[in-house]
Amino acid sequence: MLFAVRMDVVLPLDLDPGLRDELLATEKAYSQKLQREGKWLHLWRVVGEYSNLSVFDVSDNGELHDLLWNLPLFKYMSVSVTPLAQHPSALAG
Ligand SMILES: O=C(O)C[C@H]1C=CC(=O)O1
Repeated sequence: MLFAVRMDVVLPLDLDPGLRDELLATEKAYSQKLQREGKWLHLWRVVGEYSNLSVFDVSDNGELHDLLWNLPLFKYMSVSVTPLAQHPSALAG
């Protein structure tokens, strides 16, 4: 199942710089692991915002929920999820 996911990140201004660096490094490693596993298909920066648009390929809603819940930055994010289906006019599927 494919899902488009938008993540908007807001880090507290007073977040300890060491903790911030550690969080970002852990987030990067986690996201790259999921990309290597073929679960996180696309990861795009939204221009001018601390946000990304992503596409996930997972087995069901529960797997997506768990992947997102375990994002190291999850508590600093707003997440919106859009389930995707094949478009009948699409050349590639
Ligand atoms: O930077 C972001 O958009 C947040 C998050 C998503 C992947 C990652 O490495 O960080």
